[in-house]
This record gives sequence, C-alpha cells and structure tokens, in this order.
Amino acid sequence: MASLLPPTSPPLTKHHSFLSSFPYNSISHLRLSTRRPNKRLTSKCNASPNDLLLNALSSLQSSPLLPFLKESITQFEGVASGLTANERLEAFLFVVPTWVYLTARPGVLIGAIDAYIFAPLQLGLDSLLGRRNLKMSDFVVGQKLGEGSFGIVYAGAIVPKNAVNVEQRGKGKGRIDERFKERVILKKVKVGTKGAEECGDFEEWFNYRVSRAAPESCAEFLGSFTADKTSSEFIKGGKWLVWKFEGDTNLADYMRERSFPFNLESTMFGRVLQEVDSTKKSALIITQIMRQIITSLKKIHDTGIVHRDIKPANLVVTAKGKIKLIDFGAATDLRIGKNYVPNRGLLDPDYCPPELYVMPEETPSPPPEPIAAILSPIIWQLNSPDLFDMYSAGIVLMQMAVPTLRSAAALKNFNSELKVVGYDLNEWRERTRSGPDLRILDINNGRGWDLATKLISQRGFLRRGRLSASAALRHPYFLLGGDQAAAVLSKLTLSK
Ligand SMILES: Nc1ncnc2c1ncn2[C@@H]1O[C@H](COP(=O)(O)OP(=O)(O)OP(=O)(O)O)[C@@H](O)[C@H]1O
Repeated sequence: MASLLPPTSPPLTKHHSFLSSFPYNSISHLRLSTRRPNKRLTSKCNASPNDLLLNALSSLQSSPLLPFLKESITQFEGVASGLTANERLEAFLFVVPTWVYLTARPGVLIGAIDAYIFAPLQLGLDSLLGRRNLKMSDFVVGQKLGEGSFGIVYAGAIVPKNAVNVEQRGKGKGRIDERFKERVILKKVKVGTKGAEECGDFEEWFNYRVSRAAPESCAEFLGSFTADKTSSEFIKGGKWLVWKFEGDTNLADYMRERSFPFNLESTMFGRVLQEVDSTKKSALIITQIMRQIITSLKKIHDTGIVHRDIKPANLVVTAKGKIKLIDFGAATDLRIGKNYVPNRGLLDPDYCPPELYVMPEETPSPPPEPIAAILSPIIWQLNSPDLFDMYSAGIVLMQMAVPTLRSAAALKNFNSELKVVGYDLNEWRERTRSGPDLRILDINNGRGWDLATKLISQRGFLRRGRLSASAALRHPYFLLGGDQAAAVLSKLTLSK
C-alpha cells in the first residue's frame, strides 16, 4: 500500500481513514491491475465506503476525466477530514452518483468542458494560426464530385503562397494542375435553396465538434469561407466548407468494382494476404473494414453524436487504408439536442432503420442547450439513439459480404423483403428467393451472420434489441476476427 503512495503523500492517520487511505496513484494502478484479484474489490460482504469508491473508480478507468477526478479526490479529502463519519458517508453518497451521472454517456461534464473550454480554445488557436481566415482566393476549384440536396462537392487545391496568375477554376475540365500539391475537398452550400444555409452551418459546427471529439475518425476539416465575388463556381455571399483531401475513393466506389473486396486488400493490409481460400480472405478484409467503421461509430456515439447517414458513399478510404466518416450534414448531437428536429428523418432510405427516426416520434423539441445537456444521460439511456447508425452499419456489412446485394436495385429489393419479414434476418434467409451467397458470413461458425442478425433488427424492449458499437466490438466476429493479426503480420513482413 505504502509503495503506491507518492513520496510526498501524508502518513496515514485516523482522521484520514476514509479517503486518505485511497492510493493516490492507484487510478493508473487500477488500469494495470484489473486482471489481478484485488482484495479491496473482491471483499463484497464488508464493503466499506473505500471499497465502494474503488469499485466505482475501477468502472471509470477509461474516463478522460481521470486527472480531474484525482484532483477532486484530493480536494474532497481535505474537506472530508473535518467531517464526522456519518457526514462523510452522506457526502460520499452524493458525490459518487453525481459523478457517475455526469460522466455517463453522452457525458454532461466532458460536454461542458468541451463547450466552455475546448471549443473557445480551438477557436483561439485556429484564429492565431490563421485557420479561421480562409479566403476564396486561397483555393482553386476542380472537378465536381457529387451533389446533395444542400451542397455541391468539388475536388480542389490550396493555392501556394507564391503562385501568380492563378485561375480560380482548375484548367482542363476541372482538373487541378501539378502546381497545386495540397489537395482539398470543397463543398459549396447551395444559395437560394431552402434549408441549405442552415444545413451548411450545422455541418460546419459538427465538423469542428468531431475534430475535437474523434479527429482520427473523420476527414480533417480545414474551415469555411464566404465568396467575396461572383466568378466561375463562386457566388458572392455563398458559403464554402473545406476539408483535407483524404483519398480518391469511397467505399461505394470500391464496392462497385467486381474485384471487391480484393481491390482493398493491399490498401488495408499494406500487401496481398497469404490466404489461399478466397472466401476466408474476403472475410478478413471485410472484418477489417467493419472494425474500422464500428470503432469510429463508437467514438462519435461516446460523445453523443449520431451520424444518421452511414452508407458506403460516406466512408472515404485513405491511401493508408483508413476509413474516415464524412458528411455530417445530417448528424445530430444528442448531448445538447443540436440538429435534432422531431420527426425529421434525413437518412438515405436504403440504409435507414425501420424506426425511421433517431428518437421516438413523440419526443418533443429539445429544451435550451444546458437543460438538454443535463437531461441527456436519461434520454440516451431510455432511447439508445446510437442504435440508429448500427442498423445502417449492418446493411453495409450485408452489402459487402453478399455480392448480389451490392447494386441499388438489389438493395431496394432486400429492404422490401426485410420489411415483409419484420426485419428478422433469419426469417429473410429462410424465405428469400434471391438465393444469396452467404459463405463469407457463414465461415468461422457463422460469426459474421450472427453479428448481422444483431445489427439488422427491430428495436426491442426499451428501444434496445440491436448491438451498440461497443457491444459489437466485443462480438466474437471481432474478438476472434483474425483481421488484426493479418494487419500486424503484414506490417512485420513489410518492415523486415
Ligand atoms: N475529405 C474528403 N476526401 C476525399 N473525398 C471526399 C471528402 N469529402 C467528400 N469526398 C467525396 O465527395 C463525395 C461527396 O461528398 P459528401 O457526401 O460530403 O457530399 P454530399 O453533397 O452531402 O453528397 P450526398 O448527399 O450525396 O451524400 C463523397 O462521396 C466522397 O467521394
């Protein structure tokens, strides 16, 4: 015990019996010691407040707020030393549940810290570095890549500082010439389209928010600018959003090719896998893709964000084989009710779960942000809004694993058949006449199939009944997936 205390820790005294016997450094110690039986944690019969506190702390090991917790404990200890045993117990019974509530998903406390400290800090830092002062003349616009209801997406590039006589429009049918090394993606928010401006503002807000919460899971957001004159694609006063160019191809592009998933093999693993059985090899690649998608979903869900538009076209594959989420225009932040409008379903119907909305239809409009934030853990527990994205992830899994579900028409047919069988995938399997090839899901004792049935389903009791992202990552499909081993092995082979 003594060895766990830092050299400056006070000696244990009777007055310090409640919290001062708590090992100062044991939060990090707990992280290391979860496998070893800890007498304190296992003696349930005579559970003292200390034991209860340690139990609560061990469940909070992964909280990013641990440094604050350490500090709070030290302060609380000082205050508690002047209290009677009963008063200390009462204080404890208030502090621990409050702490658990404030740190429960979607994280009221970290949300407040993010909104009142990190967001202003990000703004200050970005302004200092000139990142919030983007100008139209900083960019050239190239080829059009896509068009949604509220915006048009273009490939583009940053104009180098020393460049002269740069035309705003890239030459040769929108191609960007070799002078421009730093490629970007530009989204023009449509001018004069109802709701487009609001949608653009939400997308910008969400991009800053996810760049703080889960930077590695989404495309790097560079900022926005307003066009100061009308020329080529620019309309004076129109808003543009800018991202770093993450890769030439999204998952939908890869899935359109006949060679999918082998066309992603060397991108994902750095080399061609030495697996002779093509079904096994396909399964490994698809597991790795699903692992990345669900890991990113876990990260955004942990902070209260539901993407609401998960589909292959919104998953960009980088040159290093990382899958990044894009298009947060339909996302909602249920920590504060941002972009949550009751009864507004924005998702692509082909990937949309049967409940259609992220929250029950009778959910009212959110109250002012601070109140919504305080209530958010209850709302989240009651409605599990994250399961909305998990259904979409299940459809993506089915499309990747079953070649005959990849075309738009086949996907529509699959959705109609699912509706008829009440979104019961096992029943669909028995009744469908499409003769799907389910080998990739059936190998390894049907782990892939089992995962798919637990993602594609109706909501059950208490709006649960589907796996959350963290539960999905604990599913045997990922635990015994082999894709991680293949990824590590490929790195070892490359580094030899
Ligand atoms: N950061 C990025 N890096 C590389 N490519 C990107 C990036 N952002 C977007 N793209 C490409 O542009 C396409 C359109 O982007 P996005 O989905 O954001 O636009 P959209 O107008 O909302 O389209 P839709 O509504 O049809 O989904 C994507 O499918 C992707 O191929």
